[in-house]
Amino acid sequence: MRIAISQINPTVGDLRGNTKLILRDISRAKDRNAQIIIFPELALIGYPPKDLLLKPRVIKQCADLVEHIAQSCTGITAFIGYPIASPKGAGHLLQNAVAVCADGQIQNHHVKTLLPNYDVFDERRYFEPADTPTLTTIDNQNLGISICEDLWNEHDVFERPLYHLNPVDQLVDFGADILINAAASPYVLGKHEFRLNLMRHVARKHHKPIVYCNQVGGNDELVFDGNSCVINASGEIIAHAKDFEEDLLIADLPDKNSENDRLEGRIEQPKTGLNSVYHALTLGLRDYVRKCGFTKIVLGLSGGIDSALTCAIAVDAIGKENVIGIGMPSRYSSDGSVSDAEILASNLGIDFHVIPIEQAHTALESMLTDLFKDTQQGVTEENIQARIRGNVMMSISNKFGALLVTTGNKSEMAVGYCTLYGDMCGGFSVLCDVPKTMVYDLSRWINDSPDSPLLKQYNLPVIPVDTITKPPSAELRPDQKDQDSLPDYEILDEIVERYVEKEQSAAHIIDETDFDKDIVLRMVRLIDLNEYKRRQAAPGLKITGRAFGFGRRMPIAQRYDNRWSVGD
Ligand SMILES: Nc1ncnc2c1ncn2[C@@H]1O[C@H](COP(=O)(O)OP(=O)(O)OC[C@H]2O[C@@H]([n+]3cccc(C(=O)O)c3)[C@H](O)[C@@H]2O)[C@@H](O)[C@H]1O
Ligand SMILES: Nc1ncnc2c1ncn2[C@@H]1O[C@H](COP(=O)(O)OP(=O)(O)OP(=O)(O)O)[C@@H](O)[C@H]1O
Ligand SMILES: NC(=O)CC[C@H](N)C(=O)O
Repeated sequence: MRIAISQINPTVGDLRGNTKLILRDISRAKDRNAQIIIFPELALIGYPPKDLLLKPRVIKQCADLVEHIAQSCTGITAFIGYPIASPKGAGHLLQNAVAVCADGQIQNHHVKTLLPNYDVFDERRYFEPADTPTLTTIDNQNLGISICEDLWNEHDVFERPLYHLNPVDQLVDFGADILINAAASPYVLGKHEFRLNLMRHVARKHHKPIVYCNQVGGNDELVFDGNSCVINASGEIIAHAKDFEEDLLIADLPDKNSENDRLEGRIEQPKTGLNSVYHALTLGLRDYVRKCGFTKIVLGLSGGIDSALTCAIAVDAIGKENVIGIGMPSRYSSDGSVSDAEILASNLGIDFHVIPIEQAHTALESMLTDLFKDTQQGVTEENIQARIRGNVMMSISNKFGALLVTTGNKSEMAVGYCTLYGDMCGGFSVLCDVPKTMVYDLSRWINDSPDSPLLKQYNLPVIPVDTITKPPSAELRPDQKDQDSLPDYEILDEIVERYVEKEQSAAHIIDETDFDKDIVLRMVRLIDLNEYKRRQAAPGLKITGRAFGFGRRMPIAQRYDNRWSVGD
């Protein structure tokens, strides 16, 4: 059986645009004589559609469009993901379905059984589960259709399986010859390796091939990596699509009675490690800019590493001619601040302007002199500079219609080492889920790795060496260094990983590491306290298992006492 896997990049809510992508690939698959074509989960509306699903007309519009698409399904069967009204008639609930379209019409539907409701997933807000998964028979082959999470309940693979049901086991019990999974599985560092192991395990367990079709592209905070593939009944990869771009993968699966289990397909190598993080960030930023209708990005270049890395990614994402860098030295800026920013801008070939902030700084200080006369100088005065820069940057964004990209990383967003309405100004954040230690690793990778697209394009290390080697500093007072206020980033990042990503308690972290107890307690306290800043921060890309944002919903006004279990 010849199968086409359509790894499209839908825009959430763009029903007409997504219909065009679906029709385009049906036509291409027909040209390649495919008998069936699979699309990702909820392909028609794009994943995750969130509360667009609650709009009264959306479900009817989706239904009409799938009927329209079905008219093109002659000589091919298409499996198209979209939301349907629940036939159970319970309240307003919907179902997450796949339509089987053949002979010019919708033949039947398959419905998702396991609805993820953890981390960034919120499917029980909208959907009712299927009672049982179902088969479709084509050319005497039973196709067992599952939808994304339906595949993710293998008791031998997960430490803590979440559900009692296993829809894939059920499909095999019902007589499935081929397992098909329509997915929208967002990128997390290392996740595709895990996915492949999961699928290979399931294929071997049942001795059935698996066809996996994943969405690709960035939608707000989430980046879908694609990486669609076909695994044969022995658990070998026999076809693998590209990652981080659209693809139409064609694979021939053996007839169920055939001895030959090694059939064709193109096999692309998935990117791993820093290479995959870099591509996730680039695609995520490019799609955010494109899908929101921007063409240009503006950002402040301080000569530091966060703005340098963000700028390099922006150039790869949308092209050097569309990125504007602004240097805004103050009386405390080091010489390197402007010169390192200049070198970066010239290496990348972007527009760079210098707007010193001294005049505004002096003016604001004198405006506040009377009111502040009996007070101590401190953070308030430091933050004024960051806020002037925020103002300048928003003015440039307004004037030229360029998206202001913020540069804060996960470590500083964790502990609130950033100024509200200052350097936090901006519409989208590239690094908010990238710990500072990984900011360094990615910058070195961009400069040195043979896989680095920017090294290939420019044939030189684009990020100035000085930017990577100088100690990090906010430069808001003379000789300020990040490490005056924070522990070394190796320590901070491990605390953040344990406390935020792994949900370890302060006591657990203190027990398992040799970190100073007071530092651990101070950092977890700062992480809790600074929820208010993160709630007002720009949205940004998720690359770890637990990002700040809608996958980690913490109260702001709360008094959970981390010292309690530590015994203080
Ligand atoms: N629970 C709550 N809900 C809502 N708002 C709350 C709040 N708690 C405080 N606030 C407000 O937040 C204000 C304090 O926050 P904010 O004004 O940001 O100021 P703050 O956090 O006190 O200071 C910013 C810190 O970040 C450092 N920084 C700034 C800029 C860049 C970098 C860098 O290296 O990248 C580092 C800077 O050196 C300083 O240590 C308070 O004045 C109060 O108005
Ligand atoms: N002198 C400056 N000129 C232009 N932009 C600046 C300047 N100082 C700060 N910014 C902007 O504010 C952001 C936060 O700056 P800051 O230097 O305080 O922190 P940082 O975390 O060390 O970042 P970076 O590593 O980019 O310097 C910078 O990334 C930059 O976008
Ligand atoms: N859309 C989904 O069901 C996604 C859930 C799944 N476990 C994943 O991330 O791959």
